[in-house]
Amino acid sequence: MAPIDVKKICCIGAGYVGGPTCAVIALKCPHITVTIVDLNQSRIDAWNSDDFSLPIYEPGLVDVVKQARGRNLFFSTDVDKAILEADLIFVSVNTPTKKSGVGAGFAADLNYVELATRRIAAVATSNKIVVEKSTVPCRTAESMRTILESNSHGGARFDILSNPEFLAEGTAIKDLLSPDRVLIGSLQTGEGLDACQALANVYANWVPKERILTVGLWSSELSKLAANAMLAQRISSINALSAICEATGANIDEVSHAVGFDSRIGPKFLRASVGFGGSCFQKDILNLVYLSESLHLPEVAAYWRQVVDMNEYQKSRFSKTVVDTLFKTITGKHIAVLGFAFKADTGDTRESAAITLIRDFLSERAYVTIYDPKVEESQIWQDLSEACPNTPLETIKKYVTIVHNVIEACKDKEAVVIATEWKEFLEIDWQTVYDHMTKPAFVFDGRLLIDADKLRKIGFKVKVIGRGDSTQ
Ligand SMILES: NC(=O)C1=CN([C@@H]2O[C@H](COP(=O)(O)OP(=O)(O)OC[C@H]3O[C@@H](n4cnc5c(N)ncnc54)[C@H](O)[C@@H]3O)[C@@H](O)[C@H]2O)C=CC1
Ligand SMILES: O=C(O)[C@H]1O[C@H](OP(=O)(O)OP(=O)(O)OC[C@H]2O[C@@H](n3ccc(=O)[nH]c3=O)[C@H](O)[C@@H]2O)[C@H](O)[C@@H](O)[C@@H]1O
Repeated sequence: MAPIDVKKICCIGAGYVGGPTCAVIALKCPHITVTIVDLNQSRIDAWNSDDFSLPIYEPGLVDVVKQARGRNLFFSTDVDKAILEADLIFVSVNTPTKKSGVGAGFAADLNYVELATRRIAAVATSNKIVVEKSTVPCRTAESMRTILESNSHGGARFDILSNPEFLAEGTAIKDLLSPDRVLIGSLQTGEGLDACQALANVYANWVPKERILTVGLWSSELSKLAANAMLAQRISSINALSAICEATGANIDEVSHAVGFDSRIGPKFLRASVGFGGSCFQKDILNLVYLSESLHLPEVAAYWRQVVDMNEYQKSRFSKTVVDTLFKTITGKHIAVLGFAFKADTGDTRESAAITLIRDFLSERAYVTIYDPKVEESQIWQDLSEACPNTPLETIKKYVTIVHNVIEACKDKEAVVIATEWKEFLEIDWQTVYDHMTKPAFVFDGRLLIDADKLRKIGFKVKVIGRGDSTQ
């Protein structure tokens, strides 16, 4: 049998991954009809909105959707119809960390993957290639196959592929248009390899063939967890070194530069920070920890666990620096927090370090004023409510103010904390900020963004992560 020629694609899950990924497939493959479906009506309405106020912010995404929507790209809540018509179905639903039951706090919650898989089994009447796009534990494809085969009807055959996504938020469109690699895992059977080739042919419309890697199913699933674990490990390593820099007077920028110059190490992903955030690093490492423990490999589990522990340490170390520097108390003091998203160029706040910092400041009964260029106010209130479960929102609102620009955020504050590396923070008029702050005026840079010497000359007391300089 030859690989099928994919003509219709359905993507279940119109989130940060399903939306941009399948929009780019539609853009690059005008001969394929791509329908992205979701149960969430308001999300689909936003994808279909006349003014392109899409549910997620990604540079370049609106242009892609403008070109393809209505041509061969469609967004819908009619999940069954899209499944029925498709030759190939991406499962791109959320896989959060389990909150209760076996593996709570570590294992991935596969409920959404299972429900989507059961829906495919219930609806499909013809052969389908089912592609795991969500990040899942190793051997999830086996469970999907069992569900599909036990519930199939009308003689439909299912081939399961793993095709994990490596895009980063903020650069999703760039990453999708020019990926380092596309990874496709399949069973090494005739049918499995044909299905793999069918998907490879879709990507080959714009991705050079040598960047399309084909491997076994389990290797593909594990490679995704491994890539995220190793990326996060680099950040925890550099953040661990930033603590040594602060204690010794070494400069983390210089250390990163010197270390990264070694071609075996490389310069990327060595930027010290207030801690990594985002929906995936912590979740995927905890998933790997759980997998290792389930496989009776406690030393392996402990090794990866430490990457998350170091990240928690980095956040609490930063909060403590703020308290200690502000004369060991921030009770009743006013602090501006610049940035709430987990990184620049996204409105996503999942696991953002800013949330932990603000929670810590509120526990000391400080007043916090937040400015972020992209995060919605409602999202900030929701995140702070979840972070402080024992504090009613009305109480949180007495201590927290959300404003719309940097100057307003910093006015009459004792301290400014930089939590996200938004480009516009590079352009801040620090003299004006200083003139309007309570003195002594402190700046705490958790993102290596500011010119500390320049700010000190203005009169600020400055603390930068990974720099040993005093506040003088
Ligand atoms: N956010 C990111 O940058 C990346 C995420 N991933 C992985 O991709 C997967 C998806 O992540 P996101 O897109 O960020 O999640 P998300 O939460 O933004 O989107 C998931 C969507 O799936 C929908 N959904 C859930 N169950 C459904 C069902 N049965 N039928 C129809 N729709 C359903 C939800 O309503 C939601 O809109 C996760 O496994 C994540 O680990 C992988 C690479 C990057
Ligand atoms: O599986 C996923 O969800 C994705 O997770 C990350 O992407 P993302 O979380 O969107 O963004 P990153 O650029 O990796 O940043 C993650 C966090 O690390 C922080 N970071 C990053 C790099 C660095 O040098 N230092 C640092 O503190 C960022 O500020 C951010 O809080 C990976 O980079 C993607 O390859 C992967 O597909």
